[in-house]
Amino acid sequence: MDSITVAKSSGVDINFLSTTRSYDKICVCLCKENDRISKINSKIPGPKGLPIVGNILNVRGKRHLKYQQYFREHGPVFRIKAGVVERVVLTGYPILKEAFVDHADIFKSRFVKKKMFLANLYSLNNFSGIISANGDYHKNLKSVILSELTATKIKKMEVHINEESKRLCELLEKRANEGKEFVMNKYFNLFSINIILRFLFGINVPYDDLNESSVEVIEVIQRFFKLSSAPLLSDYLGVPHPFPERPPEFFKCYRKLAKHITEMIENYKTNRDGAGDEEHGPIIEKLLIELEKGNISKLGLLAICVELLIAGADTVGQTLMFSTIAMINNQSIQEKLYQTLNAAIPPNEDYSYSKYKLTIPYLSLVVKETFRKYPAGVLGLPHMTTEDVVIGGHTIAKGTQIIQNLYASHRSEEFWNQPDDFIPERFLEKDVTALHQFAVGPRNCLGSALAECEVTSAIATLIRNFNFINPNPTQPLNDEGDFSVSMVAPQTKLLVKKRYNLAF
Ligand code: HEM
Repeated sequence: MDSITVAKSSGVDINFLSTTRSYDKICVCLCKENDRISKINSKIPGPKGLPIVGNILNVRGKRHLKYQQYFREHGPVFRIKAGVVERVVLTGYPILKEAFVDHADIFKSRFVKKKMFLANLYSLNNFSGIISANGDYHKNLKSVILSELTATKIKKMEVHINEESKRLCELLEKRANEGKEFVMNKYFNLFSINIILRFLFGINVPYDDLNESSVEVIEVIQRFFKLSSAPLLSDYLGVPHPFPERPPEFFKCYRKLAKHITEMIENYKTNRDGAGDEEHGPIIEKLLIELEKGNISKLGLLAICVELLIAGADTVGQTLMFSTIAMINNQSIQEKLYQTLNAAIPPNEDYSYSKYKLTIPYLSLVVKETFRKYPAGVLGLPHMTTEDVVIGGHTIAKGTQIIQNLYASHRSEEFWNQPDDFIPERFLEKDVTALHQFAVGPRNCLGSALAECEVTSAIATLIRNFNFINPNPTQPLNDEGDFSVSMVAPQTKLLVKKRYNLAF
């Protein structure tokens, strides 16, 4: 499929600036459409905004905390005017289920601003990535990628996930021997990047210590996420315009990532023997076959690989950092987990997710509580209604941007007792459907099974071998996340001590 067809199937008219007359027509058409959406949505409660910019100024900074406050003030369905973009935010499993499960067809599309000027990320990849696509193109791509992330495939890759966990332990052993405090965050990012690259390209990135190139990739991904979550220029300008939607740095970040990934694709192709191994090869093998069949373009191949790297790396890395902070601030839980793991796994055996995931209940409780308290994908990725629809008694217009307020769903008294405390045992009683860190509905996270395996394996291996300690025990570590596409854990200095018998 060529990129123009993909762009068009995603609702974008790429020739819209060709004549002044058609530009005028588009502006009139867009204004009419915006008026209709605003009129229908005007009955939905929400914070008052300023003319033109709407609520954009109110939600600067930690947007997830603002949305939690608005949920308290306005209820589970509230409206935000983000410039000219009509946004409706849904909070709590009951309302998310009503929308994303009971009306899945109306809510599953990604938000695409019609007729926007093609100078943002989606234009760089012509809507041919997995995250930005809609319709049949997305459906086919998703089934190709999901077939590579099944429980059976993940089980086969478990040995590599354990190897990465052990490499992380080797690094920590060095730090433990030095006896000095150090910042842990980037090590977790490197861990998750390495695993994604193994799944994608089957490559084994050197894990000696943080080198310049891996640090660059980590930093570029984080910066890219940060810039991605900033408001777009077209949020303010309701009509097509010739300005880039994002600052130049955004495009620079994408190009850097694209350069790394292009090199990896080319290396894989050079070393690919014959027709390739569709059954046992890494994800890139399946994608190259799709390229050969003409189902994706070259640009699409690159976009998909970049998106899998960014979607899979920072989310897992941040989750592990938050879980370590929680373990440090709750030493009794850390100790109980250590004792439980010790009792369940023989000293000379590695932790294995497929073997132990159902037999060490306390570990699953800790992992669930980590996902609850620190939902990395704080506000999910924007969706869009494709019909007018009534949710929670409110009519939401077709074309409205829909946000899943995952953070507030996980952190509000309306749904949880003592939501700001880390209490793994709560899941002995609580229905786990209340937990939706991977979002709700058919368009939810594509890497959830892999993420669960990575997070569980890393926590088990690290806690078996090390005690994580606060260098300044009088002051609990800060665990408040910063807003980005993936919630960012504070840069955290900590100490590690080796456990009596190292098991890696
Ligand atoms: C703790 C780890 C993770 C969390 C909390 C997380 C969370 C999320 C959330 C909230 C969404 C948005 C879903 C929606 O819009 O409805 C999402 C989408 C996505 N995630 Fe994850 N994710 C994690 C790990 C991963 C991993 C490891 C991968 C890669 C293999 C991945 C790949 C994706 C992709 C490709 C999408 C877009 C799916 C689509 O548009 O169809 N994620 N994730």
